[in-house]
Amino acid sequence: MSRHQAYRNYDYENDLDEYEGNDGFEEEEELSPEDRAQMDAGIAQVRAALGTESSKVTTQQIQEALWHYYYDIDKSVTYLATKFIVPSSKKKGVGEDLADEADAQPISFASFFGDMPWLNIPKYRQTIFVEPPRHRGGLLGGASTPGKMSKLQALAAARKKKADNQKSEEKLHRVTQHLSNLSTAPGQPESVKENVRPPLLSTGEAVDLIAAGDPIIPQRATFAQVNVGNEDLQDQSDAAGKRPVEPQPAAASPPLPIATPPETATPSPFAQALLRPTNSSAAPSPRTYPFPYMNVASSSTDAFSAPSPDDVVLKAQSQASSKKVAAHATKKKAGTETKPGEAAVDGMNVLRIDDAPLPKSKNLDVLKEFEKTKSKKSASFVVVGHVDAGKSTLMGRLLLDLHVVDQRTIQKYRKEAESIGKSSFALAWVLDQRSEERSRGVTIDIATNKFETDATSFTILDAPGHRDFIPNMIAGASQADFAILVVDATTGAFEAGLKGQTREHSLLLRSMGVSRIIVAINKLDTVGWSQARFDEISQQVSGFLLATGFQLKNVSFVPVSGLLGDNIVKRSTDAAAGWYEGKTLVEELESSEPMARALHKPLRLTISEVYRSTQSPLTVSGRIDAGSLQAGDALLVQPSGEKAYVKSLELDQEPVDWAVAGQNVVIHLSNIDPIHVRVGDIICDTKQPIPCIDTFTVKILAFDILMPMQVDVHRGRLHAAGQIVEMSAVLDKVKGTVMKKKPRIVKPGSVARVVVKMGTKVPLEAGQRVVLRSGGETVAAGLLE
Ligand SMILES: Nc1nc2c(ncn2[C@@H]2O[C@H](COP(=O)(O)OP(=O)(O)OP(=O)(O)O)[C@@H](O)[C@H]2O)c(=O)[nH]1
Repeated sequence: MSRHQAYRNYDYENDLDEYEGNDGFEEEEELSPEDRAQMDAGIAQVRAALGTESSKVTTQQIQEALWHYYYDIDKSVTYLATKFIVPSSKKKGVGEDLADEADAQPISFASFFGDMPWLNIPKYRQTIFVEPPRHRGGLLGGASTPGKMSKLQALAAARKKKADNQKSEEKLHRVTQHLSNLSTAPGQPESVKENVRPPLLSTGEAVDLIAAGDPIIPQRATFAQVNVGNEDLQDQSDAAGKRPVEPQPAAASPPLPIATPPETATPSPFAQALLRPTNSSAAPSPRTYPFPYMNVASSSTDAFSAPSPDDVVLKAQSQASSKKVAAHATKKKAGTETKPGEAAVDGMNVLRIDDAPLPKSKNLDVLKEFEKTKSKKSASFVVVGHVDAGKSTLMGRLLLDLHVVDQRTIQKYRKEAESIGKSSFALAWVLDQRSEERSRGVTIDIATNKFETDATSFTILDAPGHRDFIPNMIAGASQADFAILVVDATTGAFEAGLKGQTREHSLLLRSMGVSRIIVAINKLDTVGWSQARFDEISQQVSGFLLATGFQLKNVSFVPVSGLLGDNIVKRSTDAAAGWYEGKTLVEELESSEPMARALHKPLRLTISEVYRSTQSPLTVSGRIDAGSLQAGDALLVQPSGEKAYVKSLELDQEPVDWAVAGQNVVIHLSNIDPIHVRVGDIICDTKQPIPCIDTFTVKILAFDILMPMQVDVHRGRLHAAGQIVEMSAVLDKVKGTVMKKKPRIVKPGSVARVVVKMGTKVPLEAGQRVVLRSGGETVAAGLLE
């Protein structure tokens, strides 16, 4: 059982208050069935042993004694007899007695554990500690002092030392010989100097000298000399007889005769390729012996003499860039003087990804324009309910009957659905567009769809019912003016739903500020349009919604069948449904007033989609929560803090000049790198931007037990990890006054003020609604203060 489930099953109302006042509370441990049986048997035996005196002790005292003495009947009886039957002056618990006993006597290890059976070991069975053998020579490692060596080891070590000494002597001899060859005797003629063995060169030095056309290089820069630092390699070449070395003592070595060429190894083809003069006109070394393939015109070295295709592109790019910088600099020169440091900034500006000119603004008075338009009222509603309640089917039917989708499309979906054996999903597929949703038969993202009635333009937000997708549902609810709660009337399904997402969704709706709710009691065809079932469900849901904080005047019930289309757009023609004379679902929607728009507040838009469109490499969409905007406006994207411009706008796939709060708008952005824009970010006013914060105080309604704990914070599409770091107060649900300061826990159903700290800074401000989740469960929701 998870911690959450355990808490859910706990009787908070009865026990929690006691808990809060009891500092020494310890979680009660449940006895296992085996312990319980042993305990019961032990109690009976103790009582039998105490005989008539057993009435002087309670069952609990016996239990404690048994528990303490590991069901040892004798010890328990002795303890109970001395403790309760011949009582001491002060009543104490089992633990206290033992503690006192321990205090009274000096503690000896044997006496302290004296009553423990595992210390009463007969002598003959006690373990004798045998010291482990110590291995000589320290081969098994770890000894701080080396062990004594065997004769064989000493002999091997002496031989190794001798061999090492011999080797190092030889090495020293060779080095001395080389050094003697390098020394130039003072007063020696220049010609002699030129012909003595030249100093050893590093590869870099050799290459530099070759490039400089040093005449001595053909003799000096041989492969063997360049690599002379590698003694082993030299040894190898010696061994191969390429360059015989006559051992000559340094002091006695006579200078080489002038005519004698220096001893140099033949340059290998690799060395020739590597050290070949870059100046092709330079005379080839007289001591190089070209291999046949070195003379081929199209040799590998020539392949790089011309620029590669990449070089060509890079060169062109750098030329274009330098031209741009030059042009910019000239422009700048013509204007004002450049201040120090500005050059670097200018350079950076030139490197901007989007160099498009800033879009022009018509400088409209958007709110006046909005007042002038006699446009239809627009409203968004979210469709929520338990998984498989029939939400998508209901909306598919609504769109079909309103002719937003045609019969042919539905026929196509029906065929496709039949081909995978899920024919009943055809209507749902109008909304569930993703292939994963289709194959699994569940809604994953918020499907949005539009339709219009005579008076209103509606946006449907079809939220997923599955509990794994609650964050998407929160995102949907945060954009909605009102909600349709779909309830499955099928026997058993309604009851399951009420315990499941019907309950959680309703709580979330209320927490996200949705106050108007239409309950569609669906699948009534499966219960023969039973009015009794409709009334029963209406009653239960009313009670539940009332308790959740909805006002019943804002709640209405419609009996429907999404599959057959009864009471959705058209009134049911089924005689069995004749008892219902109320509004259809569409009529209920039309009579619902959208929430008041925050038109005069600074712009706030939560990005729900980011994509590349034909109009712009960066297009975003979302609902304007507050304020207004128009083409050409500068905007700020939070949390990146990057500025962007509105290139153009779209409403319902039509280009428009402006948009206001409550509308779902598509914005084509310019002058911003797409890496700065993500789903869940906030687009806001540049002058009054939303702050990015990492700690906030929130007034929450607890759905589960709360304590300082890790939580996921959800606001619209944004969700980030955080932690409840402080529980400031429990508040009165109605008046909001402080009832208890600094509670250690908050009970489900309570309203409290808590402080949440986030891992990173996120765009949040007072008045926004957030949902706190933990371990996949919604634990609280509330309003930022
Ligand atoms: N008999 C009957 N079946 C229905 C009705 N409405 C939906 N169903 C069936 O119920 C099943 C689930 O329907 P969906 O529309 O996918 O349910 P949902 O609530 O959207 O499911 P999620 O998106 O997974 O939350 C499908 O097999 C539908 O055909 C109805 O009014 N009557």
